[in-house]
Amino acid sequence: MQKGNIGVTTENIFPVIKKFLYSDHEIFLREMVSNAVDATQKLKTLAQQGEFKGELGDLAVRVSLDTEKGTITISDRGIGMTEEEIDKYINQIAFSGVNDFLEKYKDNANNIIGHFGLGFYSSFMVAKRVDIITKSYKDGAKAVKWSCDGSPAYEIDEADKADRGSDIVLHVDDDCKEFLEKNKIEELLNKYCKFMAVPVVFGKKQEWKDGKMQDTDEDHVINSVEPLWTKAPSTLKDEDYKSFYRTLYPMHDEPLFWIHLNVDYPFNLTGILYFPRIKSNIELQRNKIQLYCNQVFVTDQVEGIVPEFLTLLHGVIDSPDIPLNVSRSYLQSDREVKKISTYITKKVSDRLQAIFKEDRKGYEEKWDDLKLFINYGMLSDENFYDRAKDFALLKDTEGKYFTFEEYKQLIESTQKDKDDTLVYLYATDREEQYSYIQAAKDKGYSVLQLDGQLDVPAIQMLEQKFEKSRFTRVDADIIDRLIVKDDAPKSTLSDDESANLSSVFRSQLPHLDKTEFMVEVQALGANARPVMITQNEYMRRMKEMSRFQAGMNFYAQMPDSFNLVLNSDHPLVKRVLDECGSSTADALKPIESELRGQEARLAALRQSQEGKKPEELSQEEKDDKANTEKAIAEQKNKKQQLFADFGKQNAVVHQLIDLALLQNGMLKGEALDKFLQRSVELIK
Ligand SMILES: Nc1ncnc2c1ncn2[C@@H]1O[C@H](COP(=O)(O)OP(=O)(O)OP(=O)(O)O)[C@@H](O)[C@H]1O
Repeated sequence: MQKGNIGVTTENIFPVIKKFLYSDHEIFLREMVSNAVDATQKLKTLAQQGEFKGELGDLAVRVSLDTEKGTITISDRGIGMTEEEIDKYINQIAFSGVNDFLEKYKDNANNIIGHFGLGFYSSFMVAKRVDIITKSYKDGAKAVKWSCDGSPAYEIDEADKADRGSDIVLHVDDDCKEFLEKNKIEELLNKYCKFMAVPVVFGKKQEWKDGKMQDTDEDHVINSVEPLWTKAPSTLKDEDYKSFYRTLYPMHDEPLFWIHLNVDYPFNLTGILYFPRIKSNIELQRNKIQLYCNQVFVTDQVEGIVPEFLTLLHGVIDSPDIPLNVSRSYLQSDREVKKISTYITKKVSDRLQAIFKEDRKGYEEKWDDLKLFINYGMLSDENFYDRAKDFALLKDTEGKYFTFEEYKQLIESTQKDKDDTLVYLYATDREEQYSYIQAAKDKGYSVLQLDGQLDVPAIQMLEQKFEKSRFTRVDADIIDRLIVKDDAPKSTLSDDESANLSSVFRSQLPHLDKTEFMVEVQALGANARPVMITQNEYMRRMKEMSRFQAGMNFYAQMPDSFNLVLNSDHPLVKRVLDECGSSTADALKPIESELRGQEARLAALRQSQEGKKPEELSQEEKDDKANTEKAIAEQKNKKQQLFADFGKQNAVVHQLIDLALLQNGMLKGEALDKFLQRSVELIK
């Protein structure tokens, strides 16, 4: 027997391993199994080259548990190691990385762990002792046993092993007992070894027999050695892609379509990305892309590796250029990884462009599902916008689809306002905004349907991108002012009449929580509705944007502000005005005359006090002014009260207000009930 010290440059490398990679303890199994797979593949290569002439036989890597002894064993029938090789590859870990890394990153110690290909020594994260019993494939090689308890001291001795290959025996640490559970190991094998290139066997297949699950004679193979992404796209059918998707995500609907990535220059990358069918809830769907390095699972945290918006996609990416065991921040700053990200963006947009060109109809059918990705992509990635602007679609309220350019041409001649700004009209709810949409269509306008999750920020973006253009929701104003062609028609009423009419209606508007109403009178023509509610585009949109952007909370706190527009041309509104005039005339007369008197008095007072500073005024003068102002306010109040009393008695006023509220979906509960009762009365 021989004893020695492992050639670790840093004496205390083990505590460092344990400490820094605590959260990732479980990767030890991936490292052991992939070493076994590597050793097996090396043997296969040697056989192909004629350097190994023996029988290959069963090449499966076997993982087994012995709960009594507290061991996990990983066995392969690969090339094995001679004593010299153990010394070289295991004892002098320098060869497998540590030294190289220390040398390369000695100025940046924090990075070491991040770059450190842990390899074989990761076994000490869970094991108090590791044995290697190995026999090289070479003729006449002797079996050896290497044993180490995690300190730099090891023992090496002759061993009894008939077959070539290696058994790595991990004597599991007391605080890592969970790794002696069958389910845990099965879970880890499924996570990390699902697509490794050599069969990985863990126990026997089970079947239901005599009332319980029992082992059969057949090996339980964890992995599929030739996953779909490693095959040539030309040999694959749609069904192959769909069924691979089902193995990856058994709980998901069929994907919309997929992209088979296959590149060998300037870096190596294969993979399949799927566009899943999702319509809502972006958050839930992230991290569904699995990253592999030569069929060995690395991570499913792909931010930074694939572009942000494509983290919504599903699928696998495999690249030997994606380093195993590296920290997140390292991955994100790695130049290779950046190239990968750019490449993927380009591939995805090429594919979308191709589908759009080849099968526009099919593309349109998928658009509603696709839209979220594309909007998200355009919003978050300038380069993607530049590509996507040619195949992103706009949908109108009739369900027709247009590219940006097509839509612009469609509305160019009809929807420019007097300042030459192109106005894109849109609706967010076809049912709720039905009558506004209808009014716009009657005017010969086209209305877009923008009801998607990201449409509000998309509108903000498109307004910036499109030249001299503006988006306006159909209910943002009365139809003539949505796209102002020339100066809007003025009300035919006098200022007083308008003010009185507004007073009547304002006094009867409901007091809704966080809602504000303004009333205005407009001549909209005898055929237009008597009343309607509009909501200013800017305020509404800022409120909606505040959901997406931090720092806009101010807007979120503002009440919703609506306009109640009265159509002074409509007979019903005229009737209210007439009735109001006759029923308030008598009471109004003395108020008006008092008001006129006081106003004249105030004007005179102001004139006489003009040019004087407040401190130059006598007490009498001050009081006089204050009293007059008070008297005016009193009369105005009386006037308001008069109109309010009239409004209160007037069923038409209530009916009209409720109609407007109803049209906007704002009439609910008791108010709706009253409206219905009143309607029945009126029909009678
Ligand atoms: N099961 C095995 N059979 C034969 N040789 C092995 C086996 N396991 C490890 N080795 C040898 O030990 C070396 C060191 O392994 P280790 O896992 O530390 O590094 P690596 O596999 O070279 O790289 P990585 O750090 O990426 O895992 C391997 O390169 C290989 O030569």
